[in-house]
Amino acid sequence: MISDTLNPADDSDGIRDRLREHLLVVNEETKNGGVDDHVKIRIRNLTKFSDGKENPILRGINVDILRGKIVGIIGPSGSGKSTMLRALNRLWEPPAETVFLDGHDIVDLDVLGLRRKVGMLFQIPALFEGTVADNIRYGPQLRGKRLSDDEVHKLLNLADLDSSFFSQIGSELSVGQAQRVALARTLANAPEVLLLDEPTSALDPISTENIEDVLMKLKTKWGLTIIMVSHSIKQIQRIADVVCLLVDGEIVEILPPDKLSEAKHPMALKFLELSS
Ligand SMILES: Nc1ncnc2c1ncn2[C@@H]1O[C@H](COP(=O)(O)OP(=O)(O)OP(=O)(O)O)[C@@H](O)[C@H]1O
Repeated sequence: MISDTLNPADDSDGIRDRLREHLLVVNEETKNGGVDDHVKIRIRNLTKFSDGKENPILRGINVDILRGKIVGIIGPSGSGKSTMLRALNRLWEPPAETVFLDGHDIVDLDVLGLRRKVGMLFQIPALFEGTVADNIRYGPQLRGKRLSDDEVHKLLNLADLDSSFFSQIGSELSVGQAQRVALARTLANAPEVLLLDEPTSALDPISTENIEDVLMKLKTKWGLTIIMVSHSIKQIQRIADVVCLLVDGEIVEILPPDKLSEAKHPMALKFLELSS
């Protein structure tokens, strides 16, 4: 759970470092979005109301996403996981002073620049018309840069696709292959953060494992910060450094993946019990 009392000067028992390993320290200095080198994305009191609904979709989300970690987001259907994720690259406009990237309020940033830094993959990849190479070149081309063949091959390789995919037509690929092309296309923008909304739920176990391996590589080799919504608790346990559990628009638990059994919130417990 969120600790709002930790004082960085008083860390004699090392608890701050331990918490840092797993994410999330909210302390007095940074409560209102101050800068902290370890924090890539800071979310403060993020609330979303929706027309025609009595209860807000998100209710005061507070969390720090640490640089270079994989954060898993789990929770019952309709708990607000996708809505939370979509705020982070402004697919909806969060209120000012609620989401910060490297200490900058994201609503003050150029939205296209933000989306280049904070890439996103969805459940079903949507490739553009044309070849795989055309798809991968798309983002840099918008900024006037044409990737060389060699650069495209490197991105294919990074996404675990062999060279033969270069000239294939995007619409002729399997969903698993298309998802890896979508990943390569996102990586072509040199993102710092990846938002993943159930990226493997339409894939078979082998394609799922391929994507998971690539994500682990991106974390360790590129230092990417990855936030992943998944309905598979096993998947989250395989790859996440920390797990946030959402219930009714609130983060009710933040735990290391091997400590989910220590959840205390009754709805979280029920959800975990039914999901295992
Ligand atoms: N633009 C919107 N307008 C109105 N209601 C919305 C909007 N977007 C989402 N909702 C509602 O907000 C709630 C949370 O939706 P969201 O998709 O974020 O949940 P989720 O946890 O990702 O669900 P799932 O696991 O089923 O994908 C749902 O009740 C949904 O119907």
